[in-house]
Amino acid sequence: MPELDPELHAALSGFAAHQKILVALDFDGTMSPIVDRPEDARPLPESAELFEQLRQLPGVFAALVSGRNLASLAQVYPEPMPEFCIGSHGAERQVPETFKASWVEKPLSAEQKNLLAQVTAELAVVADRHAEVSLEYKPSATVLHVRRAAPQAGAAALHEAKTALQPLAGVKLLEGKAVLEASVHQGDKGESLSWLKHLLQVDAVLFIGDDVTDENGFKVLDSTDLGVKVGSGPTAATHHIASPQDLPVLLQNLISMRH
Ligand SMILES: O=P(O)(O)OC[C@H]1O[C@H](O[C@H]2O[C@H](CO)[C@@H](O)[C@H](O)[C@H]2O)[C@H](O)[C@@H](O)[C@@H]1O
Repeated sequence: MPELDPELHAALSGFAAHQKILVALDFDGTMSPIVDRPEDARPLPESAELFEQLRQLPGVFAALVSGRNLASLAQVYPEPMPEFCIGSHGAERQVPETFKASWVEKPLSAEQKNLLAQVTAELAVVADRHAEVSLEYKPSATVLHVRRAAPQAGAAALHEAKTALQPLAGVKLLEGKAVLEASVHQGDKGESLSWLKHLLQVDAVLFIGDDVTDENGFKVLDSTDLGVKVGSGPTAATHHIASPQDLPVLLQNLISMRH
């Protein structure tokens, strides 16, 4: 078995000793390496396979907790999808039939729809002004992508978008990796993780993520939980791995600790 960093190994083994656990993984930058075009992202096959093995073990729940909307997630994730999928940073939640009563998706109000249309119009103006700046549409948000733009153009587009959206009350801005997401939904990954933890009545949560928006998830974890950041940089997570390529080793270790 490939080795984990000893401190992470010890923390993982403490986590694995709990009876009922939730393993929640972010998608882009965690299961999938970051790529230029969101539609080209795919989870590393080994990570997807091990995640599936893990969720079949007794006492283990597995969830994807993603900023992507669920439809986009389904296009890039191989079957079977994990049973629990949080999409759009918490605005969408897919749970098995037995848990369906716990989540009633509220359609956007007329006011939210208008706001989203306004947001999209503002971001479209910005995207039109810069080469290789594009938009991604979600049910309750629009995202400005600048990864493929020249660095100066990307920075200018992000700045212009923030300035244009600032006056719009009720819009939540989420900055991620080469993206600015403007959402009319107020949830985030932290609230979604707490909701899942309560829903499943698990003893401990492992959350692994790479992006600024994953910090909301790390912040709600308590001392029985485990947060692992993928990559470097400031984080509320207590442990880290270097890249998505290191995720399979972690999952493999967790599986053998549960056997
Ligand atoms: O929470 P996640 O599952 O990590 O989703 C976060 C955002 O991921 C996607 O954008 C990021 O990945 C793209 C593909 O690697 C990359 O091109 C982009 O620059 C990254 O920011 C997705 O497109 C967003 O909607 C998600 O919110």
